[in-house]
Amino acid sequence: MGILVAIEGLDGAGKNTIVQRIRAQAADHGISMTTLAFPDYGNSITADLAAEALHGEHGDLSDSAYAMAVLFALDRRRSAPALRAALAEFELVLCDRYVASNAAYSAARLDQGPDGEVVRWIRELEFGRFDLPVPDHQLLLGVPPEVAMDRAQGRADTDASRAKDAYERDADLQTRVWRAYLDLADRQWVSPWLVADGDEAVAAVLRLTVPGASLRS
Ligand SMILES: Nc1ncnc2c1ncn2[C@@H]1O[C@H](COP(=O)(O)OP(=O)(O)O)[C@@H](O)[C@H]1O
Ligand SMILES: Cc1cn([C@H]2C[C@H](O)[C@@H](COP(=O)(O)OP(=O)(O)O)O2)c(=O)[nH]c1=O
Repeated sequence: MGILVAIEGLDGAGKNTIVQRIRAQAADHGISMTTLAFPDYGNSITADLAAEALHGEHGDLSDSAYAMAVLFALDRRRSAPALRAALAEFELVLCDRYVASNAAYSAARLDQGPDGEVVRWIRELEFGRFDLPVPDHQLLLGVPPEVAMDRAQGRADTDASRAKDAYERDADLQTRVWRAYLDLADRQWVSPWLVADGDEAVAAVLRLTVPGASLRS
């Protein structure tokens, strides 16, 4: 049984970039690994609907934090069999965003804390009713909103397909999401968290699989 590590962070924090770096280092260390990413655009209709809603489609759908959270949760539920198969096959399974994304963004939208109603509801829906695998570890990329928003802007400027969505355009929301993530990490919500960035983040994830592993250049 492999270990499941969720990579969390703000839009533009560098989640995708760090996942690629971990993948390269894992190969060097002989660690077998695979990655999943949520939302699973292009494969999951609920993920696509959520993205479209955040780009202004589907009427008032995106006005509801709960409706958006249900779409993201159903996206993960669809992938649960693939996730279990990956855990049976690989030593390390990384998820680029997982259930804590729903907790952090929903709490931020509704101005609730980590012990609030919506975080409890997401935990019960996704880990309870949907029976999604609980992550062994959760890594919060320690990149604050100013830096993440700058990177998201840079990406939007150079890649027309990465135009910013409603969450990415909302600087106040990003700041509240950051607070929500720090609170979840502080509470060790659902499983152990670490907060790190760059080489430290890559090395920390490798060490979860191979104790004492160090980065190779
Ligand atoms: N450590 C870093 N320093 C500078 N730029 C970075 C770093 N990590 C990622 N980026 C850039 O920031 C942008 C967002 O990174 P990405 O990995 O796509 O973030 P996310 O998956 O968290 O949205 C990309 O343009 C990427 O090249
Ligand atoms: C996976 C997930 C994402 N989100 C939010 C975070 C992001 O702002 C937004 C889109 O996800 P994101 O991974 O940032 O996709 P993109 O490639 O479009 O940047 O959805 C949730 O609110 N709950 C979730 O469960």
